[in-house]
Amino acid sequence: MDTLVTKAGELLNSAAAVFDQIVVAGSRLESTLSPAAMNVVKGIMGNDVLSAGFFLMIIGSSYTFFKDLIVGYYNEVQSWFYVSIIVQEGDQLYNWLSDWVAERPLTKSIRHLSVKTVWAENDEDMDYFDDGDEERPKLVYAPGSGSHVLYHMGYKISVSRDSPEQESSEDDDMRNRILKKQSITISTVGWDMSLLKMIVQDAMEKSYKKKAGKTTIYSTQPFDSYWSNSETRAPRAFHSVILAKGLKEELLSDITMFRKSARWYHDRGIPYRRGYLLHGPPGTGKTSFIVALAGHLRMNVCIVNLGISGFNDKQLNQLLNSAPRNSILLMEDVDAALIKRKAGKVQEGENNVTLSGILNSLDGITAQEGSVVFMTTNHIRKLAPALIRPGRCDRKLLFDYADEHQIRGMCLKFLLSRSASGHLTTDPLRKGETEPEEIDPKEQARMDAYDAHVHEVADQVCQKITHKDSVTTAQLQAFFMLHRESPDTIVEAIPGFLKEIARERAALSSKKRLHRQRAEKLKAKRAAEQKKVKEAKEAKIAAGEIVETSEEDDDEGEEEEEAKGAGSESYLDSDYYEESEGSGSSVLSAKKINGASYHDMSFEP
Ligand SMILES: Nc1ncnc2c1ncn2[C@@H]1O[C@H](COP(=O)(O)OP(=O)(O)OP(=O)(O)O)[C@@H](O)[C@H]1O
Repeated sequence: MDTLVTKAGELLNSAAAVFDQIVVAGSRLESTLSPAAMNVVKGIMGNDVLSAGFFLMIIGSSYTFFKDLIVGYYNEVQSWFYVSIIVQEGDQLYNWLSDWVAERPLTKSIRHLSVKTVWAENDEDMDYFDDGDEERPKLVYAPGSGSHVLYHMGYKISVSRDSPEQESSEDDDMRNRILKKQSITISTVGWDMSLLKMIVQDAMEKSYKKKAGKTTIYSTQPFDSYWSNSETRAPRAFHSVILAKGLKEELLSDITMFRKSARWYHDRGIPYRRGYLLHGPPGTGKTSFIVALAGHLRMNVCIVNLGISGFNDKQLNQLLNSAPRNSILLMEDVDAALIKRKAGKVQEGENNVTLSGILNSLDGITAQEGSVVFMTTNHIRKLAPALIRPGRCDRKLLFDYADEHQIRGMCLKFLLSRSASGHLTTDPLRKGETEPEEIDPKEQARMDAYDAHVHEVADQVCQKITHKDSVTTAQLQAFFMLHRESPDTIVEAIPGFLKEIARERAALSSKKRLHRQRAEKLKAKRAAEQKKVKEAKEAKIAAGEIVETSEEDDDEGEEEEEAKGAGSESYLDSDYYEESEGSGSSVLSAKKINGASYHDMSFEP
């Protein structure tokens, strides 16, 4: 009751203060306004309804004014008694600190939570769908937006997050909406920052511990110019990617050598970065290899998808320069964005990555010394020479259709029992990896006999499927997976498998041909229209109706590019099928390394 009376007293005092302010403001108004303006004010005051409205308006604005004043002073005074650290989204620390906060026990005072689903890490021995009951994700709760109180080592820590508001850019275009960055602030009472610094350090250490021995894959979202997503996963085993003989070892030693050559580059004044272009048909292991390589070298992968909407040159530049240390930068399907632009498929503001933007970004990677950039494409012929010139792209490697080494490797990978390692025992890169656990000798003997049989099957497979069949490792993966429980069915299933691939290829080729025909028709139609316009103009000039100008309105080059783009707009991935038709292999020139043939135009600095 006492408190109520006190509060009421405070309220009356405030009202009296506001009233005093109004009286003072009124007398000031009278002295400053001209007589005419004063007459208007008096007119309003003379009218009961208007004067009541005017009075309410003054009360309202005074209330807002005084409230802001009080809150401002309160915040100012309060800030003298606590210390805080603020972290903005976009910095890696934001995620680390968020995880740290999520791991604290939630106090009862926290009434607004955020929740996310987290799946248990893949355990390779786990049979997910074994006993019918579907596995469920874990629900992880964390304090939601707003301010919350947590306890750490007995100290009261206040955590506040601001929620993301969507802001419109100047032209108010929906496509140009930018997400306001979130921030997280931790604060505590006192003048000593050491507790907060300790928390930040702890958050970082915990994150590094979690990531140890794993591959973190960073990516981004439309409109973001920072690495907004990250996923940490068990590294893909390097031996699980099966490439043409010698190619994996060659690439690994190239990168390893590069990573040891910082001084060599500096001494010669060469920018310390290395670019690789992996090209070839879809499903030949380009991405898988890069992810496995990163795991093997204990590096992160930062994936830039140039084809996504809402991504422009500036963002690309910022992203490449802010990649977390020790990362492989991966620009996937590097041709796709540029092809879309040429085909006129991209609207202004939707996707503004330009060739010059990509070139500048690649040249301007300054923040990171020792950058390793990988680009992948299915269409090397469509890339601008400037993009793949040495210095930007130092090694260009063809990931071709499977050769004998890969066909055998894929077959053994899916069929061998785990007792015989389940992996290619000849793979030199497997040295030092964990050996399979000991098993019963009888069981071992049974599995050895089984594996000997699998090796025989692999020999037969290699006689029936050859490089000439233009089969990708992804297709082999699907085929062997289907038969992994019954190797005996494989050999007789091969003709059907090859028939299916040929049928698929023919369908894609004819679709592509159709697109090309359409593009040619379009080009011819435009040329005819242009010719008509030109003839009409010439006729008018001849008749003296208009004067000849030197203005160049001939857009032939552009038209041609557009037509080309239209031809490839569907991006059917069939170029390689067409190239290999008749020849049985890619038409791109091949070079022999370690007895294996793969295309490599290398540049050694
Ligand atoms: N050489 C390979 N060794 C092992 N697995 C492979 C290989 N090539 C493809 N695969 C398997 O096929 C699937 C697709 O492979 P991946 O995405 O790496 O191909 P890609 O060449 O990058 O294709 P795209 O050009 O379409 O991006 C993956 O599941 C991968 O495991």
